[in-house]
Amino acid sequence: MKNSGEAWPPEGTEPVAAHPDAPGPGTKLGVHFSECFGCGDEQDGGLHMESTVGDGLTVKSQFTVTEAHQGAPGLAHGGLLACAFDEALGSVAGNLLRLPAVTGRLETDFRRPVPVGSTLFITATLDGMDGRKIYVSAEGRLDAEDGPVAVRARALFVTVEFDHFTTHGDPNAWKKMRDSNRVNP
Ligand SMILES: CCCCCCCCCCCCCCCC(=O)SCCNC(=O)CCNC(=O)[C@H](O)C(C)(C)COP(=O)(O)OP(=O)(O)OC[C@H]1O[C@@H](n2cnc3c(N)ncnc32)[C@H](O)[C@@H]1OP(=O)(O)O
Repeated sequence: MKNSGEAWPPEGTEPVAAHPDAPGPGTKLGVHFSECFGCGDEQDGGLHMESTVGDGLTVKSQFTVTEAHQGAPGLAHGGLLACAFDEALGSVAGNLLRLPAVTGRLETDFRRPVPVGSTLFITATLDGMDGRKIYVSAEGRLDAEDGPVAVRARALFVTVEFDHFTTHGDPNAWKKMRDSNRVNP
């Protein structure tokens, strides 16, 4: 990525392989939590993103911009685009490594306006790990897999124990996620 002078992934990052139980290329990924703002199907105002495992260490996601996602009239809000990339990047990390992880750092470069009605075709790639640190990057193209690049992003996810979610979030997090999980339906 050319969005900053820093090497990416940073020195010390090791290549990784997908977990043996990770879904294979072509697998349509379901909803990991029905109330998730990124992918949840019980989140009316959410992004309703859909993702499929791609070749290599990638996940392909689509986000269609509606009027609910506007910043300026007729254009997607940048913060919601960042959210879409957080989801796509989290999906490639979580699904391919089968590890619970949270976003530690997220960088976005907005290269073209994204109009209401357009669909972003996002390809997220697992770039490697360094201890608990997972490095991922993504680009989003307008309206087609080979459309012009509108947004690039890269992120650091950090693996956590599952009690991160029950301690800091809903004590019933595990049950809620298990009950609403439709990953790999
Ligand atoms: C199970 C099967 C799954 C199945 C399939 C699931 C699919 C799943 C799809 C999910 C899709 C949703 C995607 C949305 C995901 C979110 O939106 S998560 C919500 C937003 N993020 C948060 O709330 C995180 C809040 N932050 C924290 O809780 C804590 O800061 C963290 C990130 C856990 C780290 O804290 P910590 O555990 O005390 O660890 P700490 O030693 O501080 O950091 C660990 C390492 O990371 C580095 N680090 C941490 N933060 C940073 C930073 N900002 N910059 C640089 N380095 C950093 C540290 O320097 C340290 O490096 P080393 O010393 O090891 O070299």
